[in-house]
Amino acid sequence: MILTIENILSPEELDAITSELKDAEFVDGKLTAGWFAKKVKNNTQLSGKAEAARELRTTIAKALQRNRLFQAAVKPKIIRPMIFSCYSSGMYYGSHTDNAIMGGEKPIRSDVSFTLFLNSPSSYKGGELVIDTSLGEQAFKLEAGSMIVYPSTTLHRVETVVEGKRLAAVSWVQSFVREPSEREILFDLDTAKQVMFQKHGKTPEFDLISKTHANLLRKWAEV
Ligand SMILES: O=C(O)CCC(=O)C(=O)O
Ligand SMILES: [Fe+2]
Repeated sequence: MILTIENILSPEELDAITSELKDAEFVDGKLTAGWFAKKVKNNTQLSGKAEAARELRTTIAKALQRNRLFQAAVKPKIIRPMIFSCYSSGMYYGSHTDNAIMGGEKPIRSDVSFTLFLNSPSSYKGGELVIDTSLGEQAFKLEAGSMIVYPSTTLHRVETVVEGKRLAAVSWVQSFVREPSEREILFDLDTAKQVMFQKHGKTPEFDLISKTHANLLRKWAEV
């Protein structure tokens, strides 16, 4: 399931993040790519050691924590520290899959990848995130503060930026539910459950859907 989520960040958070990134020092993105992805990765990113990176990661982690849609769709168990990337004119990230296992001391399995767009799509040309899906390629270029979440199993790329700068935060999640199809069933049930409650309150049917959702989660979750 590929999902876009709008307004992950408030305008104030977005302003704070972009003004922090304006003067930050970006390093070669190849430093954090797998050996095959290095060959096609041509971008820059904020050094993970930078003081700014720690603060910005905390702001975004809090925003993800409070976002109901993200929590319901992704069921995050562990989120890798975010990478803040900057693509200026001529930069791109060619077709690749993300490493299945990431992180040295505390490794995670990457189940879900996400990109949080940090600046306005009208301020740069190109820079679409293109994902290879069973329906063909799909391109995404979202508003600042909006996010796309997609299975880490996919081949994907970032198109060359031909003018302006593309700023984004990217990361990977180990989900409590490893299988994308199971995550989707749980997400659909959860969505139906919420709507039923809003429309009709706590009916016996709501209780049954709630029970089924909880029991499937119990069956499929790895804790
Ligand atoms: O910037 C993006 O939208 C995706 C970047 C990416 O694919 C990666 O860092 O592995
Ligand atoms: Fe990737």
